[in-house]
Amino acid sequence: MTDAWNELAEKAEAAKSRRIEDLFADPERAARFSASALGLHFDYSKTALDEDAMAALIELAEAADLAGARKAMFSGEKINTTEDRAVLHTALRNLDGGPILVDGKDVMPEVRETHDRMAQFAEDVRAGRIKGQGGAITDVVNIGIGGSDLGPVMAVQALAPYHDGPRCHFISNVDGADATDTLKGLDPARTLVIVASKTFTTIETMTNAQTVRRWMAQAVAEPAAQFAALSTAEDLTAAFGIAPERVFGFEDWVGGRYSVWGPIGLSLMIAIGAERFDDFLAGGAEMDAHFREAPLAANLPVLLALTGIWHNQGLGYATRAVLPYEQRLLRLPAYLQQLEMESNGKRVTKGGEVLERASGPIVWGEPGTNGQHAFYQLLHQGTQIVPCEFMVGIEGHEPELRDHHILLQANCLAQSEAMMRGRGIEAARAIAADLGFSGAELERQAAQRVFEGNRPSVTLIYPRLSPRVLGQIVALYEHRVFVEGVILGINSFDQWGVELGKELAKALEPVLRGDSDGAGKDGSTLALAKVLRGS
Ligand SMILES: O=P(O)(O)OC[C@H]1O[C@H](O)[C@H](O)[C@@H](O)[C@@H]1O
Repeated sequence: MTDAWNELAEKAEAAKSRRIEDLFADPERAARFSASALGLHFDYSKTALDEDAMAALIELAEAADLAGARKAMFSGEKINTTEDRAVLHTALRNLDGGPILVDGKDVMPEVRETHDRMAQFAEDVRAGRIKGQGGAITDVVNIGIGGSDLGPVMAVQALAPYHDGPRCHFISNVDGADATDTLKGLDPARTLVIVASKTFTTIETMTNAQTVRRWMAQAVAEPAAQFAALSTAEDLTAAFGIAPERVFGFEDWVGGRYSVWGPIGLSLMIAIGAERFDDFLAGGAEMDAHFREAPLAANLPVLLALTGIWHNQGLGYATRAVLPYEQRLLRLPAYLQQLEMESNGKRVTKGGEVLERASGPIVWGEPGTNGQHAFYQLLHQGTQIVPCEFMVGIEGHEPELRDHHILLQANCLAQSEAMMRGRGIEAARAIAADLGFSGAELERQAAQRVFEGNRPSVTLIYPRLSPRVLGQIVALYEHRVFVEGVILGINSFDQWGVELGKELAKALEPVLRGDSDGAGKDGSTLALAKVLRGS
């Protein structure tokens, strides 16, 4: 591995003196530095990568035995080594596939059985066969947080044009404002509440579930009868009073941030129907097959990962902006933040050695064109370089608003072009002169209008954002995170970094209530608690 990393460092050093724009002297560059599969097109030509650097990156993937790691994941080996668990979210979308063994047992019969039960339940709710105590269900409230919230929230919003079931709402934050604002205007007697929690112990979710049950109890005789639960902990769902036929279980080999494909996706299934949910799964399965079969140099998740490694570990760019030109992907950046940062934001390798290089970038973003009128200033002229990941659809869902879509696409392409080419001092001077400036003032005005350019970006183009296409895109990102994790030698499937804060919050509750003096706490924390207590 060390040799491969050294090789990459050399290539990155050489690239620093290169201008991306100049690489287009090769008329074949756009074709050579792009790949298409399943209707998706990924262009990474607006980066400083050349053939040598690509070869070094592929070598890195090979040195990390990516092919072996991939096989281990798909075949149910326990690659989440700290928790001794397999990693098989791919099984949830393997509905037409063969057996997958964990500890010698085929998990597929149970996956299919739960899927079919979910589908039946979802369709019964949609058709009004399963009712609330005041009539057919008009609203669904999903209570969950992290992976039990972000996937369904993101996907329900992304697929709004396909939404023909009851309205879906999401409560995640323990801030009582979330429950209060979400429940406002809902009729408890016609609302289905889904408590989504892999562990069924997460304090935010459990607190919100109790609150919503009290809200429900004021209006109906049997509040628990309008609850469903999605969890691996069926004993705890029973203790909460949810009938077993309303509980959709899954196994510990589905990580929270990878769980939208199974029971955690129930709200999405109710929103768009079981058939379209299956299209979403089919899209994910297609990407799985592509990831397993395509050669590394034409493999979309691998290419996405390698450009990520190039920018973060190779060139040292600390963050990456995800910029979907698709308003319905509003929550995709938040979803990817959990997927990528919780998976790969680690300090040690699987073997426990401290990482020698960055573990992954800070991922952030907003849809375009909105971001253009907010933070793109820094992307164009700020002193830090932020590699950007643009996404845009070939078609929207509003054929009658085709002009909007063309404007959207033009803006997307214009931004990556501007980032790469920039605007030199001569052009800036001409603008300043046109504005009537001269002499020293002209120079001062011109300097403000220079764009250095040479800022890298990649672009993902997809057909209309259907359930199938969304499934492909989400699975693409999942595998990208996997590949990056394998190259870094880390376990992408645990999340110990979230534990400490949870423990400390538990200990601080009595301090904030005034039941404990907080002995042993630091001075700042005690002083802040005192201010919050108002005493
Ligand atoms: O689904 P749950 O068990 O309630 O967990 C919800 C979330 O909380 C945890 O703190 C983890 O950081 C997340 O990975 C998880 O998705």
